[in-house]
Parts: sequence; C-alpha cells; structure tokens
Amino acid sequence: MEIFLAELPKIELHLHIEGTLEPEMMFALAQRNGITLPYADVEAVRAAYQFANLQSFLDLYYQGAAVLCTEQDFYDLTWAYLQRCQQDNVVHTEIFFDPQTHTARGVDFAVPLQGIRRALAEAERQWGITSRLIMCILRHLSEDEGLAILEQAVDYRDEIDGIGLDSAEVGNPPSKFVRLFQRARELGWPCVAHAGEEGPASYIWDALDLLKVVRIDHGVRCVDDPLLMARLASERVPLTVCPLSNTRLKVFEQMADHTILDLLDRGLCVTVNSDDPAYFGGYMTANFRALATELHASREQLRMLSLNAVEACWLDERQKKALRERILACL
Ligand SMILES: Nc1ncnc2[nH]cnc12
Ligand SMILES: [Zn+2]
Repeated sequence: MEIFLAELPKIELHLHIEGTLEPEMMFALAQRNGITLPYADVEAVRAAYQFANLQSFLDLYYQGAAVLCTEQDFYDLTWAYLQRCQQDNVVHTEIFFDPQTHTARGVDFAVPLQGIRRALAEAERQWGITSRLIMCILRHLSEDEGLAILEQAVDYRDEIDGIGLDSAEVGNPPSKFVRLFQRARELGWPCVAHAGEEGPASYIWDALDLLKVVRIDHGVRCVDDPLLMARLASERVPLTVCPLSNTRLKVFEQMADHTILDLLDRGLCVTVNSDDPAYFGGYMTANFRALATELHASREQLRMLSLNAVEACWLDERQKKALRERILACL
C-alpha cells in the first residue's frame, strides 16, 4: 500500500499557501524580517497546535502569516510547498492565497502574488507540476472590504485563475457576499467557496445558488441533508474534502468517523486535499494514507478519489486525459 500511495499521481484542489508555513520557516522569516514571535522555539509552536475548532486554528494561522513580508518570503514559502508536491507525486495543484491578510499589514497587493507566481512557474519548468492560483476573500471581513480587494485584482487578471471564500464560516454565510461573487463572475473568474465545514448544509445550497460556485471547499456537512446529497451527486459538484484538517479541527472527532468514503460510494465527486498541512500534520500522501489505514479505503477507492480531482480541476481536456491515463496505470 505504501508504494501505491507514493506512486499514485495526486491533484490538490484545496491548499492555503499560508497554511504551509512550517514552524522552522516561521522562525527563519521572523528573524529575516526583525519580527518577534510569541514562542520560545519551534517545539513551542508545534505544542500550541492543539485546536478546539476552526476559530482557534485561524487565530494562530493569521498570527503566523505576519512573518510573510517580501516577495522572496512568498517565493520561499511556495517553493517549499512545491518541493513537498514533488516528493508526494502531486502533479497538479490549485492554490489559495489570502491577500487581505497581507494588505492589512501594509504589504502591497502585488507582493504575495508575484512571489507565489514565480515559484509556480519554476516548478512547472523544473518538474512539470502544473498549477492554478485562487484568490480567497476573508468572510469575517465586510463585503465592501472584499469588493475593494477584488478591484485591486483586476489589474492582475491574467495572474489569478479564480476567486474563493474562506475564514470563519459560522455567522458569515454566502448570502453576505452575493454582490462580490456576481462581480467576480462578470470579470470572468470561476468561483469556489468554503461551505459546510463547520457551517450548516444550507450554506452549501447558498454557495451554489447565490454565489454560483463551481466547487465546494469541504462540504462535509451535506450529510445532514439527503436532498442536497442527491443534488451534489446528480450534478457531480466537486467537494474538496480535507481529512486531516477535519479531524484536527474537530469537524469529526476521529478519522474513523469521517464520511468521505460514504460520499464517494453515493456518487459524489469528493476529492482529497491537505488544506493547511503545516498546521494539521500532513501533506497529500499523509491524507491519502489516513484514509487507507483508518478508513480501510481500497486502492480502487483511492484511485477514484484522484480521478475525481482530475474531473474537478481547471486543466484543459487534453491535460485531463493525460492525467487520467497516468492514474489508471497506477496499480
Ligand atoms: N480550513 C479552513 N477553513 C476556513 N478558512 C481557512 N483558512 C485557512 N484554512 C481554512
Ligand atoms: Zn480551507
């Protein structure tokens, strides 16, 4: 199984680049930028990663992101993640970034974008890893603040491939962002949204019907609503599920309780992703491994999860066909 897990070509569709900041890099960048961290050492950072829910994670995630200041910082962060992709046989990745987290600290809008883009281009050149970049709107902030950052993105239209919605879900429903997503769609961007991670199944309906997203990030709360599950299956709406994240943030008490394989068996287009791997204890292979060891997923199911990600990704049909063949060749 371990060889199969290593060799299976993987496609990642739910990855926050700020969530790949390993404690070692957090310390190195803090030192480089003259920032004092509220931790004595790397071990103290890791020890602090005990989360009760999404908000307790987000507090540390935004605090950690404050060490990212220059284009080189974002390049180094993204490059380290792409090296992990290479090791894990991730052949295509669609990455989120949160510009508002950085512009709020006085970092220019172009800085994260250009650092991330430079690393993505280098990984495609060196290793053939293809990618897309999705700009996320922070839902705990106002729609007007989100609209302002969306207008800044217009100047970089060709360097941003889609718009997403993340951060604190409960109390910040999709209905808060209808105008923003309408504007994003008018500008030609495909849209995605976190929905049904901690929030109710109704947020998934609203992300689809009000925001007209093409994928749902997480979406695991759909199990509470049989009508919604039937719709997701019949329309093959992709759900970018994040198993290790879900257990670390207590969306499921333990991996044995995770419903991803039930959703797969019911015909939903579920995929496996790592979300914020530096905080949740594992990158792509670790997420697949957790399903194999703790949910007893078969090779057929794991292959199907990877094929679903091909279906859900934003590559063109020719590239998708080539990826499908590589996955099906993996026995
Ligand atoms: N899992 C998650 N849910 C919502 N917002 C996030 N930002 C980074 N990771 C997130
Ligand atoms: Zn996420």
